[in-house]
Amino acid sequence: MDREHMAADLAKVLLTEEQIQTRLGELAVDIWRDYEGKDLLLVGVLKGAVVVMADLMRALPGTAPMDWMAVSSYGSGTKSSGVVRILKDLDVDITGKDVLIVEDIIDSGLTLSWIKANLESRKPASVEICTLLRKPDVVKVDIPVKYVGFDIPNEFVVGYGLDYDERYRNLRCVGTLAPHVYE
Ligand SMILES: O=P(O)(O)OC[C@H]1O[C@H](OP(=O)(O)OP(=O)(O)O)[C@H](O)[C@@H]1O
Ligand code: HPA
Repeated sequence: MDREHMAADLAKVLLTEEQIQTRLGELAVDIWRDYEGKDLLLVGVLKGAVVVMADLMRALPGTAPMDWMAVSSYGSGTKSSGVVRILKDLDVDITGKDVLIVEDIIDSGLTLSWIKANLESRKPASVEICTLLRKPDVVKVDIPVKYVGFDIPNEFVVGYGLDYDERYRNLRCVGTLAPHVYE
């Protein structure tokens, strides 16, 4: 699918590229200040977080290591199954480290509450969460999120790493899909 068709599949743009980059810059400064003197490790959750990780780490005023986990929670479609499986675990031992989980979105919160508990069982110094997007349903799961880019309405969104059946991840904005896409 070419870019013209991808753009035509959007019903509306919720966040522009510029809004996202500005907010990530602010978060990067906050994170750098809060983790001064700590053993920061950025942990990305594949695949959606690749875009936010790439931009967030380059916006940091200094350097920090990163690692990745892959879990499965969503099948194909738009609803979380709630069942989380590790598809790829971290490469490094996180004992004593200050882990910052980097995510693209917290929707039901099921994925992250599972990942956070899993990482906490490995005896890190701390585990916090940074997400670009958060939806209102997450209040049902008690999960404190230290860094939130944007609170968005409860609509299925794509772009900036987020997919619908593996498409639209490379859109630079975040938007909702037009009804014809789901037909
Ligand atoms: O709060 P939740 O309702 O659990 O949803 C959030 C999760 O869903 C998405 O991942 P997805 O399983 O779609 O995989 P992907 O990152 O590979 O697209 C997203 O990247 C989060 O990891
Ligand atoms: O709104 C969403 N869009 C894409 N992937 C997602 N995973 C959880 N919520 C979403």
